[in-house]
Amino acid sequence: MADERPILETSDLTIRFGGHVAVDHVSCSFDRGTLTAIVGPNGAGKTTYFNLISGQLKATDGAVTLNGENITRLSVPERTDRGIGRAFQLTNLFPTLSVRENVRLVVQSRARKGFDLFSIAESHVELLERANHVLAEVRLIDQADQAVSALPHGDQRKLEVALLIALGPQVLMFDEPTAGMSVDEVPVILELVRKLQADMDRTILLVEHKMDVIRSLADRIIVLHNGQLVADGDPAEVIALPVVQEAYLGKAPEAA
Ligand SMILES: Nc1ncnc2c1ncn2[C@@H]1O[C@H](COP(=O)(O)OP(=O)(O)OP(=O)(O)O)[C@@H](O)[C@H]1O
Repeated sequence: MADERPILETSDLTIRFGGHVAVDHVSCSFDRGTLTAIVGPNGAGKTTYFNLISGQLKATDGAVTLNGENITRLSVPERTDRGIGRAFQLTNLFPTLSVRENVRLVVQSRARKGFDLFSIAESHVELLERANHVLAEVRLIDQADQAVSALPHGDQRKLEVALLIALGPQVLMFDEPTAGMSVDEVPVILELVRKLQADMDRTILLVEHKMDVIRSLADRIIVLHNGQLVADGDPAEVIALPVVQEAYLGKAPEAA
């Protein structure tokens, strides 16, 4: 029988920076195979909420639970091991190595634990095959031998998705995956994200400012405002709410 528990939950998740409560008792659960967009005005706490889930920041109060396990005090790598995957920043990569080598290194780091020392040569071939498979999935196989530093911007964003897939996560977190993309690059990434959700039944969290991107991808929208969860539900209903309209029409009180 399928596991019907939410894959990920935050309970009263809170972080204070001095006197400022950037994420304020956010309780929310995410079901398997769903894509949730997290929206809100500038400074609402979206990135901070992401950082609390992925482990870049430690909560002041509250809990993060993955598959029923409390992961609140775990490090970023420990959370990655358990299935939380956040899109890489390309600054973490080896710019002079090829696209394929960068993906292989991530695949290898995931395979490390089950590595059989007596079949390293065979394993190396397998790792390369898996790297190639991931690159084909994101349509970067033709660029596999190029140095990362030579990739055009759109391909760099595809590589970020490739590296995320290579981690084999259960929960995929994307922070503005189409930021800085040209108009013709956006649909490619959207299709990739959609494919990840549909083909692999993965759970996706997306911080995104572009309403058309949210409309085309999200099953659900949650809205943060001053660190609090103020709305949660069906995209069409949530988009119509005044707090969302204000935020995205630039009329929010705290918008510059
Ligand atoms: N490390 C930090 N130290 C102090 N304050 C911080 C820190 N990180 C975030 N904040 C503050 O927490 C609040 C939430 O910031 P956050 O970046 O999460 O908002 P956001 O919703 O992602 O905004 P944007 O849409 O502009 O990216 C802001 O007031 C920000 O200044």
